[in-house]
Amino acid sequence: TREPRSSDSLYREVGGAPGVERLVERLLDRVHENPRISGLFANSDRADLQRLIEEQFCAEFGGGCTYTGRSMEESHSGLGINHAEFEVFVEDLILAMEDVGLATPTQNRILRIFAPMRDEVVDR
Ligand code: HEM
Repeated sequence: TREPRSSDSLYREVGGAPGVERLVERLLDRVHENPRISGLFANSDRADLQRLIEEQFCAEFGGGCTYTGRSMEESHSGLGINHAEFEVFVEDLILAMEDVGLATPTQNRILRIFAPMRDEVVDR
């Protein structure tokens, strides 16, 4: 668990709560439609995932939310996600950030937050 960010500038760049909601919606649309990783989501509840990822993004972007989900290691360890699948997920995140019109510097700030979580998410 990480300290909440002290500045809310990234949260504002993303458009606050409605911006985070749209971003997560596009991300989940894209991963569910992507045959390279959609199978991994077959047994997950989309509404739960939307709520938990929104909460995590809000917390990470400095929006002041508290993430109440499981750790990245705990929630992904049973899934057997490999490096290639992680990269595909990141590509879908980038496409989702494009979809909602985030500027490149904002996208890069977000990627720098999530890239270090790779080792917690990847199993093999
Ligand atoms: C840094 C990258 C990632 C972040 C920030 C992230 C975030 C999250 C969060 C917040 C949850 C909910 C945790 C909980 O259930 O308590 C979750 C669950 C899940 N994630 Fe990720 N995730 C990442 C990478 C991936 C990748 C690469 C995949 C597959 C390609 C993936 C597939 C899933 C699935 C299927 C679940 C649901 C597990 C379940 O229902 O038990 N995630 N993720």
